[in-house]
This record gives sequence, C-alpha cells and structure tokens, in this order.
Amino acid sequence: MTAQILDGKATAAAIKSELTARVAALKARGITPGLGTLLVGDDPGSRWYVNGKHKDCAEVGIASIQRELPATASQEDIEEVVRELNANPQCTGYIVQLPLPKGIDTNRVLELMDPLKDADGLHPTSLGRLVLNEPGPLPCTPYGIVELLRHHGVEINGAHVVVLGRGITVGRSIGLLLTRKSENATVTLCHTGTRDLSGLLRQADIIVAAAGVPHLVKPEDVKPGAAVLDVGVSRDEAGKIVGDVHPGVAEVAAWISPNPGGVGPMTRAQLLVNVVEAAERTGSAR
Ligand SMILES: Nc1nc2c(c(=O)[nH]1)N[C@@H](CN(C=O)c1ccc(C(=O)N[C@@H](CCC(=O)O)C(=O)O)cc1)CN2
Repeated sequence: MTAQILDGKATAAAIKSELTARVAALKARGITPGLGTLLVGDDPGSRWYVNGKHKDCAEVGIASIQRELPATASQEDIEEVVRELNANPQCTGYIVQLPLPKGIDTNRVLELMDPLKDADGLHPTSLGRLVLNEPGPLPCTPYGIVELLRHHGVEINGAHVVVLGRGITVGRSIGLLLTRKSENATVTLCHTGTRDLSGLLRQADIIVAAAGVPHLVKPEDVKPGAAVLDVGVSRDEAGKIVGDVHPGVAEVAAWISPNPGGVGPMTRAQLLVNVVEAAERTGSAR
C-alpha cells in the first residue's frame, strides 16, 4: 500500500472535541442543542447509524430525542411524528433516517420538516440555499468529504472531481458544494447511464465513489496520485463492509479513505456540526 490514509475516525474526533467547547458555550447562554431522530422500521444498519448519532450527541453534550415507528407505519403516522418534532422546543434540529420503507413518499416527509430544524441539509429549502450560496445546513456526507480532504491538505481548488452515484445523500448534492467559489473544483457526475466510465475516472484528481457497487473502481481506473474516497456500503456473506473501491487502488492513489473508518465517521461528525451551527444561528437571532 502506497496511498496515505484519509483518516475519518481521527478527523471526526478532532471535530467533536472542538464542538464540545461550542456546546458548553451555548449552554452557558441558556441554549441546549437537542438532536431528534426518527427511525422507521427495523433495518439493523439504520438502527446502528441512529444509535451512533445519539452516542455522538452524548459525547459532545447535545441532548437526544429519539422517535421510532414500526416498518408498517403509514405516511400519516410518519408525518404526525414530523409535526411533533417541528413543534418540540427541546428538539433544535432533527433527521429522518433514510431510506424510509417502500411505499412511503420520502420527498413529502422531507418537505414537511421545519427547514430551520433540518439537521441533515436534505430539506428542499436547505438544498436551495446551497444552490444560492446562502448559509444553511450542508448535506452531512458531502460536507464530511470536503472537511476530510481539507484536514489532510488535499488540494480541492482547481481539482477535477469525478463522482460515482446520483443518490440523494451524496451524489446529487456534492457537486453543489465542490463547485462553490470557496471550494472551486470542477465536478463530473457519473451514474449507470455514463459512457466510458473508466476514461472519465482516469481524468480525476479526486474520485468520490458512492454507487453502492462492490469494487467498482479498479486500480487501472485511477490516475497515479489521485485521492479516492470510498462511500459504498455493500456487505459480504459474513456481513463485512465491501466498499466501491478495489483494495488494489491503494497501490496507485496518493490518498485513500478506508472503509470503514473514512467517510462514515465524518458523516456523523458533520451532523453534529449542523446541529451546533443551527443552535448558534438561533441564539444570535434572539
Ligand atoms: N437521514 C440520513 N440518512 C442516511 C444518511 C444521512 O446522512 N442522513 N447517510 C447514510 C447512513 N449514515 C447516516 O445516517 C451513516 C453511514 C455510515 C456511518 C459510519 O460511521 N459507518 C462506519 C461503518 C459502520 C458499519 O460497520 O456498518 C464507518 O464508515 O466507519 C455513519 C452514518 C444513509 N442514510
């Protein structure tokens, strides 16, 4: 292995340590940030992610509000909890864990959320603010990727970033972040309809692989010296994570994010950043 590691665990720990001081400062002003979560169904992965979010909150001093519904919950059941969280003064920001069960209109649920309490940056208002370059919560995984690269001194300015996947939590929004003047990258978004994927990947200074296809990015697809971020979470028969990036890529790339231990912990840390920033914005408006 020749690539250097983009260490998400250590970077997330540094972010959390800084947030602990900011939460203490908010509390001294009488503001207690509180993260709400809504988990629908019994997917073990989603439950693990939600539990992790509350563990992180406890670590930095953010209060937790946990709501759960069975997999059989109706659209109306879910919307009722969303309305409750919108009205709950203890909940300063919240997330609806995705994906929601089949048959649920996810967009309608996201649209019903109070945009001032959107901790995930996935509300249409938050995404619109990102397009308009106005302050607001940023989608956690894209935000985490940018911070992970910055933390390790990987040049984003002027880089050609090739993104694999057009899902709501990563692919569709990361280009909006990376093409802001402050990041100044050029972004190519690839998906299952893209022709000559290998040719495009070989042009990339930075690859963000979020397609959910095991080992899709092979060593021969990567330009020597590139940075490669693996967001894919598939599982083998033993339940072990298999990312979108072939292990051999570590011999070609200059930087690689481990999986686990790369982008995942950064997603969690940036959620906390969104919660704290929202509480700080509310506090300064008082
Ligand atoms: N409402 C949301 N739903 C989902 C999001 C999101 O940002 N908002 N992203 C993913 C899941 N996710 C957070 O919710 C998430 C994924 C992975 C990790 C993580 O830390 N992973 C570990 C490995 C864990 C394992 O072994 O399974 C790692 O990479 O080290 C945290 C959060 C979809 N849904």
